[in-house]
Amino acid sequence: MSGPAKSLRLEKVARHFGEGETRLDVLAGVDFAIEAGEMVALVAPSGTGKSTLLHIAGLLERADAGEVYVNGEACSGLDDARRTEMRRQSIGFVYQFHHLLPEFSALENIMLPQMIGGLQAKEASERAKQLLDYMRIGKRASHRPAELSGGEQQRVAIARAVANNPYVLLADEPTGNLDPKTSHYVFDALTALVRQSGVAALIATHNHELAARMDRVVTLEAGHIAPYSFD
Ligand SMILES: Nc1ncnc2c1ncn2[C@@H]1O[C@H](COP(=O)(O)OP(=O)(O)OP(=O)(O)O)[C@@H](O)[C@H]1O
Repeated sequence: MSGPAKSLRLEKVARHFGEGETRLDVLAGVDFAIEAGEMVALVAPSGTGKSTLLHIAGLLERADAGEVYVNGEACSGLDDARRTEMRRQSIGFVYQFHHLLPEFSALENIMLPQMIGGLQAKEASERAKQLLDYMRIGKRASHRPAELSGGEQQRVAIARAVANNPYVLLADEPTGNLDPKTSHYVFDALTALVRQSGVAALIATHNHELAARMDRVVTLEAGHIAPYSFD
């Protein structure tokens, strides 16, 4: 079965930890899809399986059962090498802490994944510059992460995540480490990029205000995706 362009789809995805009395069914048959250009917030209490879901959707871990479709391609049957390739080409990640490489400039941090993907330095540099301008930090291109503010670091991390034009963007508390004002600024930049690139974005957050600004808000309940209620 194939999905629409630039989409993420999970079908009956299951994952458990432990056996017998200690068995924990963290994901118990998750059916869920995100379309191109759609931003979905995942708001759920600690320990309900957000990271497990993001790791499986991002092909970092395998599910026990079910299927993950990235841009319509079924990924469960792929070998590890192909999954790594898919991950590099088709999936972008943003974490709570930026994870930028400290010894490289902002520009180089965004160039690197593109060059690993086979692009020449000139093209990678042009795309990195465009993204930095788009994120309104073009003037910080030659600065290393330690010379940037938290909000600037996170904008570089977002630019890096979309540098390879991924189909899917997965973010785990992307603004969790920022003050409210910076958080809104970074979120605005993230939203603009999602809309512009048409990536399917799943963003785990505890921030209700930001969640409410996304297209849809879902939660995890007993191992299933359910609509989230703010009450
Ligand atoms: N490798 C593992 N072995 C055993 N149990 C695990 C493992 N990974 C996760 N778990 C358990 O699965 C449950 C879900 O974990 P997960 O990290 O996905 O939750 P989370 O919603 O992301 O939590 P948080 O918001 O605190 O990061 C937790 O009860 C956790 O202890």
